[in-house]
Amino acid sequence: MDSKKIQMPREVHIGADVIDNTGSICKDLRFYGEVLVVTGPNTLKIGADKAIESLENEDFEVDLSKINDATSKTVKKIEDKLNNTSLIVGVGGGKVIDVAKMAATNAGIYFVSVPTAASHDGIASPLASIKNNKGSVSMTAQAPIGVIADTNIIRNAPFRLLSAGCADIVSNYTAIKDWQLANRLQNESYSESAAALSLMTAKLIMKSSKSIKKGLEESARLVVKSLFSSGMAISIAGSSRPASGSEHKFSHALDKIAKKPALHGEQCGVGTIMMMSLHGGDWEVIKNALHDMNAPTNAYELGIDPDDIIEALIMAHKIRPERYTILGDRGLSRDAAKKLAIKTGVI
Ligand SMILES: NC(=O)C1=CN([C@@H]2O[C@H](COP(=O)(O)OP(=O)(O)OC[C@H]3O[C@@H](n4cnc5c(N)ncnc54)[C@H](OP(=O)(O)O)[C@@H]3O)[C@@H](O)[C@H]2O)C=CC1
Ligand SMILES: O=C(CO)COP(=O)(O)O
Ligand SMILES: [Zn+2]
Repeated sequence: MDSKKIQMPREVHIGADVIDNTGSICKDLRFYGEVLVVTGPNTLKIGADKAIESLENEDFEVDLSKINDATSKTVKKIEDKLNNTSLIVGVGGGKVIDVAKMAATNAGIYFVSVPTAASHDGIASPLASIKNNKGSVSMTAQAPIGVIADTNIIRNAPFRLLSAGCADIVSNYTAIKDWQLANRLQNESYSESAAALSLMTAKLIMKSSKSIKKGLEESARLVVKSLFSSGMAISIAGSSRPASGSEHKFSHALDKIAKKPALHGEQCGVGTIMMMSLHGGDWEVIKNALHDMNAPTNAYELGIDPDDIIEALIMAHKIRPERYTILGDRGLSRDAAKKLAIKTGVI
């Protein structure tokens, strides 16, 4: 049997104000000297300033980079900034974390993940979703050596981000159905343990859908832990298969088509409703749970033109064609796409 590598974080810190311990956590992880903090325009004030203060209190020499997107060009820009840097600390949403993760991997140095929102399940995974001229590519990277999730910052983030994180986890349902299909039709390798962990996480978040509330530390903690375990399913599989299938292809297509795309998790949630219907599953249960989580369930709530939903459905199978899903090799016809979106109330 082929050998297998599973990479996971060494330390995970979840709790109120843990960001103030960033310096001591990095010191305990045996880092010293120069650190590059990567952040975004909003998350600089919300999180990065606190992480920098804590690092400087522990005598780290800190450089700062602000980024706006998760493109391969931005990853290269970060790599060019590295000098004697021993560690990259990514403080922000999914884009910041993916860029920091990928740049650290390419440079052969370590990376610490400091999510300021529970909006996606890449906070602890060994993959980075990077955009290039072909669209979004799921790239193999290293898992963060440490994760510092400050539940005080996360609970005060816009509630929309937390709902998006829940919807990103709900999408594991169709991702697993697609993976099982690819295993049956294409003999694609399939991990029972990764799939079980991914599904267990999705079930837990569905069960808690009514109790996830704005501003609550318990809610922030529950979603972070769920995103973490979904990320661990990705680690075990060594690919995003347990958490990304046809519903993610639909979201990646929307990112290319829509004038103003919604949040990643929000789009994946709406994609899950439609892909569950294609799989012949109970899409109404998915829709009701997303509604209870305050996540969008239709084009109007996503703020996306219904015509763009149809175009994204038609295009979705062309995104990462090597990843076989319910969309098959030929995808949906225009009529079928329209019928699906209307049937599920998405348009
Ligand atoms: N690697 C993986 O396995 C995975 C990767 N992803 C990727 O992650 C990305 C999606 O992540 P997502 O977080 O939704 O999107 P973004 O990283 O674009 O973040 C969305 C917005 O939220 C802001 N924000 C973050 N935290 C706070 C806060 N505490 N308060 C106020 N605003 C805040 C960001 O600010 P700012 O402008 O400062 O950045 C940004 O404007 C996609 O690119 C997706 O492909 C998703 C799932 C898994
Ligand atoms: O978003 C992800 C899992 O939630 C990662 O998936 P992709 O591989 O589709 O970028
Ligand atoms: Zn996702």
